[in-house]
Amino acid sequence: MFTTKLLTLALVVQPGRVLLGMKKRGFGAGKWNGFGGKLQRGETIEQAAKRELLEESGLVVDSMEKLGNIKFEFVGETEILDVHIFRVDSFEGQPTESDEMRPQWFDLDKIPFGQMWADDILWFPMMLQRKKFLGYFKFQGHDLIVEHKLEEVKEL
Ligand SMILES: CCc1c(NC2CC2)nc(N)nc1N1CCCCC1
Repeated sequence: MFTTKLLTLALVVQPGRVLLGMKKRGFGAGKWNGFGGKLQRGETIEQAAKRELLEESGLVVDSMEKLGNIKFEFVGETEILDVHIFRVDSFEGQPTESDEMRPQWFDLDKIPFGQMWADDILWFPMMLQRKKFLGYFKFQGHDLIVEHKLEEVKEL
């Protein structure tokens, strides 16, 4: 019996660079990642993505597009993490460090995949090319992908 947890992940992209945050505590601490987290009661996925970006980076979304959906399973655990991935191309504000995240811009040829979740190097190129994608990743622990599927789709 699997349960599903909905999560959001927002990547802020400007010409030639992407904003990532160094996660300072909790799940994924020590990794660079986009900005996101869990939905609150009564929130849509889009509302949660915008709220999490604001809370974690200080940025207010002007335009955002849903590009991906990846389901993550961890061997031996019964909770599926259902991550909805958004690309933000326009925003207001300056990236600001929060309790959760220390934001930093990275040139697209210097993305620190070695300090990110192991799945990112596989789907980031699709997100950067604005391709829509569906994925499934099975992890053994937090670092080893034992199985995965990733496909471009026309509609999410
Ligand atoms: C679901 C975990 C995860 C991930 N893969 C992990 C090996 C399963 N990759 C990336 N980039 N973000 C992830 N989260 C985005 C939503 C907030 C929590 C972290």
